[in-house]
Amino acid sequence: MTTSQDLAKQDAARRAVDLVRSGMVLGLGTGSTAKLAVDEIGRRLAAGDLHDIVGVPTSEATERQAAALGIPLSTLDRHPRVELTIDGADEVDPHGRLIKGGGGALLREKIVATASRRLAIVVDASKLVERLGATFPVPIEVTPFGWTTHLDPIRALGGEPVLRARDGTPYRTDGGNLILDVTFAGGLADPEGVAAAIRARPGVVETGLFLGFSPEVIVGHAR
Ligand SMILES: O=C(CO)[C@H](O)[C@H](O)COP(=O)(O)O
Repeated sequence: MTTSQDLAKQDAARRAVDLVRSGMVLGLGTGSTAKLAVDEIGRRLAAGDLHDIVGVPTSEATERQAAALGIPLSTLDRHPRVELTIDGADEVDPHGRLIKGGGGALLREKIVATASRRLAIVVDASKLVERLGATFPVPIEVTPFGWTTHLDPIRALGGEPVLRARDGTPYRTDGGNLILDVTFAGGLADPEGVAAAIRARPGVVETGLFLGFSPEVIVGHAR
């Protein structure tokens, strides 16, 4: 059954793909909404409405999807400058700050977003929050070595970390790392301060706090 949330995600994905022009180097995001955008790019390529697109995927899952759709793929090594990236988010605040990483791809997503001239974030209205962390834990990617050393310092910052697991075993990112999902009761009063304190710890690879990107946020609606 197609829900109104599915329709809203589809609407956001289509409107983001309207920003794509032939010849662009495109960052391809990860997650269910970004997946709809990748499907739409594939459709427009097949229909001949777009041509000469090169996609830089942000995860192995997106790479498989795009390859199956016949979207020509590249890497940041070959195309270090990305014109436009289309990606989803778990939360968006009124300042365009994001939580990402619900799908575990936060590291590659942040690298590709940083290499991008424009970042289009595709969401439905349920992702819009007044304060980051209000509804979604902050994912933190950490090396397996020494991961427990982060737990008490994160608690001292007001967070409650939980090791992400899938089917009873620790979840591994595409880079082979672990993810701590950190709940901040009431959300984050100072996302920049918390991000800086966590990032400063050896063994922390990246956080899902995407701050300072000034994304174009496309909120889909069920029509
Ligand atoms: O950051 C992500 C993956 O790492 C996703 O973009 C985020 O989790 C949103 O996913 P969805 O569109 O399925 O809600």
